[in-house]
Amino acid sequence: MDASSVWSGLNSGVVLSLIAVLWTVVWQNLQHLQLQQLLGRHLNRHARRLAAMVDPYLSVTIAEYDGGRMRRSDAYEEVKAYLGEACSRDARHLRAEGAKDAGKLVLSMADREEVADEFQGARVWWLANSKPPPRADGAAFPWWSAAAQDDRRFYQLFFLDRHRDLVLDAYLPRVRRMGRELMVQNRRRKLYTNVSTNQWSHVVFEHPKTFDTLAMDPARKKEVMDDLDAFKAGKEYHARVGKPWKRGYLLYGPPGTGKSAMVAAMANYLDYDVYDIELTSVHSNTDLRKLFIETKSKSIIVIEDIDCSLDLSGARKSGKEAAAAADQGNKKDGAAKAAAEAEKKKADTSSKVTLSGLLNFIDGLWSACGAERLIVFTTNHVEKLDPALIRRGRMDKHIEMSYCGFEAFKFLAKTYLGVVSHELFDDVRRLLQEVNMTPADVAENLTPKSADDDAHSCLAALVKELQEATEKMAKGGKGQNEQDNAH
Ligand SMILES: Nc1ncnc2c1ncn2[C@@H]1O[C@H](COP(=O)(O)OP(=O)(O)OP(=O)(O)O)[C@@H](O)[C@H]1O
Ligand SMILES: [Mg+2]
Repeated sequence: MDASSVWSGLNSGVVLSLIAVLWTVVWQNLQHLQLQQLLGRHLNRHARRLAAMVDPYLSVTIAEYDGGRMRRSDAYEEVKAYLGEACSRDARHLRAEGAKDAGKLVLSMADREEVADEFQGARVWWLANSKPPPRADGAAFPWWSAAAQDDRRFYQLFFLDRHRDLVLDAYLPRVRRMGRELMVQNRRRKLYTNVSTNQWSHVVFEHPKTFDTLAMDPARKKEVMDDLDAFKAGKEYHARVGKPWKRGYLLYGPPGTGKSAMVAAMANYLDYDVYDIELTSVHSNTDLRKLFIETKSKSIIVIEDIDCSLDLSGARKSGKEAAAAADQGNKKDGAAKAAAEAEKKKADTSSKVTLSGLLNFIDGLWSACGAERLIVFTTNHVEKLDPALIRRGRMDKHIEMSYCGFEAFKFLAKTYLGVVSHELFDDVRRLLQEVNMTPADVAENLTPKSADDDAHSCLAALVKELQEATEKMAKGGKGQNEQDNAH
């Protein structure tokens, strides 16, 4: 064997050894990895079993707000109502709120209270809790940050692993169902108004006006009531035709013809809450949207005197334009200057809610969150409104509230005086055809002012006032109501 063949034999031996070593390393690592995974899975299973032995409880958290701070969670409210009723006897610290039935209190668990409940032999525990909010500066929507300062409340339900199916499939749905029923029983209707630019505050809604005491043509009244009935029962219909479950009403007519009274009657008839938006204190479309999102279902959202709330009829003067007008005013005489300054000030401080913002609020994408809501606009001057705002589909039903006719008068006479016929009725009929008087003024005349007043004296007072108004008209003056309306 020559030297070169020895050398090549050695070389191939080294290469073979290297390959073997490499293969061993790779193989070991491969095994190591598989082993690791295998071991990991095995350990995990054991760890879970161990954890279940040490802590065999599962938990479900129900937070007060869905989707960040946007909407209160229905589930939270339902659980709150259920726990208040079902478990409040066991809790040591409770929160109390007023109920529909004056004198009764609705109880709920205070923070960090824990109560137990039983269901089909399974025992569960509820804990009420709250935690501080996360830092607001990371909020995706800046208008949530004010509300996000409050603590975030939540309920936690603990139960044994072996009761998982029973709790999730039967117990929790039952809790929600019972909670919903209790909420309906205890619900006190509320009248909300926006105290600041984007926050609601409420009082209990206790307006006595009902359709029984609202004077208007009986056929028209029935039409409105039928419309409301159809709306209330329209959940399936709206889902079927793919429309958000809401309806717009435009109530128009001179002052004192019962537009606000009609809103109260609607709320009492439907058993809905009322959100009265003061548009002039809403600073931006974003604030308007926030207010809107926070409204609950089964509610009437009202914007009164929409024509006065905003200049919605045409393009709004921008701050810049107003400032330019003021600058021009500076060069003019005193009065013009003052007027221009006033306009500039108004542009600076007034609401920046725009027509498009309002339209978006009525039927944009955001309008579909929540359900079963009526949106009502009232106005004395329907002709001043932008047609886009009141077209059908936005304001689905237009209701004219008009001066008192004879039918409405008869209704008021029955309500206020308890009379269905009287010798003065014919005079009233004739005079109401000649002169305009609002139901508010007729009602005022029919209200006894002293113990001596009876049906006859009240009707006589009404006839006298109607005659005076007719004479005034004959002399070329305007009736009181028409003057009001002209302003
Ligand atoms: N049709 C009516 N039936 C019974 N009461 C009425 C009617 N219209 C007005 N009234 C009574 O007159 C008063 C004023 O009515 P209301 O505030 O509803 O008028 P309005 O149309 O909203 O006026 P405005 O345009 O000034 O807001 C209320 O006390 C109301 O109860
Ligand atoms: Mg009104």
